[in-house]
Amino acid sequence: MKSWVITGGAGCGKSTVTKLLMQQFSEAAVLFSADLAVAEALRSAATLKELAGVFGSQALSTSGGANRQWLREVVLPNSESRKKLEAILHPVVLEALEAARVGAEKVGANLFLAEVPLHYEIGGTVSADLVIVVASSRSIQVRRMMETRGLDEQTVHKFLEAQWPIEAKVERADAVIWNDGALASLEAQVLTLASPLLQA
Ligand SMILES: CC(C)(COP(=O)(O)OP(=O)(O)OC[C@H]1O[C@@H](n2cnc3c(N)ncnc32)[C@H](O)[C@@H]1O)[C@@H](O)C(=O)NCCC(=O)NCCS
Ligand SMILES: Nc1ncnc2c1ncn2[C@@H]1O[C@H](COP(=O)(O)OP(=O)(O)OP(=O)(O)O)[C@@H](O)[C@H]1O
Repeated sequence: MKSWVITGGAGCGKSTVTKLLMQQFSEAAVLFSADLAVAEALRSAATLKELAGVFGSQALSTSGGANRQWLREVVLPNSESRKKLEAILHPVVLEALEAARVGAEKVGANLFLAEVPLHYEIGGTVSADLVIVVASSRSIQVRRMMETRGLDEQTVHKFLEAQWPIEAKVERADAVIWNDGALASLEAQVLTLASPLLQA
């Protein structure tokens, strides 16, 4: 079984590439999403307790879940607080990833596809046969994030400042998908990347 990591910048098209790859491989691939693992962690009693212990009750919403807006607006822009949040979330996400990889092996998958947006920021510790960076120019990143997430420009820049510059990710990538163009160009690049493994 091959393990591929999909990473890149916010709004660059990681989820779109992941979806296209899953369409190509269909049942032969097993998908893991770090964003979904974070969402799941933020619903678990153990993580919520840790969050409240570190940040106080403001980290929780009135309904008892995580207060994502507060985390995004207050914790994310402050590198010290962000590190504390990451120290809670990253071990949970990495454990879930390794469990999913074992599950994929067990069902005889040909490909384990892990979408890990912050692969490099968290130290590149997820082992992979191929790390694919999905990249686009900053202006396009900002536009896509504003359009699809309904965020204002200032919030988008806060997200982007919490991430490595896309150039640093491109430098370290095993493969790069440049996604500034039309969807047809993205699809063609994905097919080129997937073909050797599809034919193996
Ligand atoms: C505070 C949180 C929960 C608020 O989430 P929110 O709903 O606003 O954003 P969402 O999770 O949808 O992320 C939107 C995009 O922003 C970027 N982003 C999100 N979190 C971070 C972060 N901590 N650092 C840098 N970029 C981030 C990513 O590209 C992501 O795809 C979120 O910002 C966060 O810290 N998530 C944890 C990210 C993480 O640790 N992932 C595991 C390793 S990949
Ligand atoms: N080549 C493209 N042409 C037009 N729209 C695109 C293209 N690539 C991606 N998009 C759109 O841009 C938005 C962001 O793409 P996507 O969700 O795949 O990015 P992402 O890197 O996963 O983002 P995030 O980090 O915010 O989760 C989506 O609405 C997607 O449909």
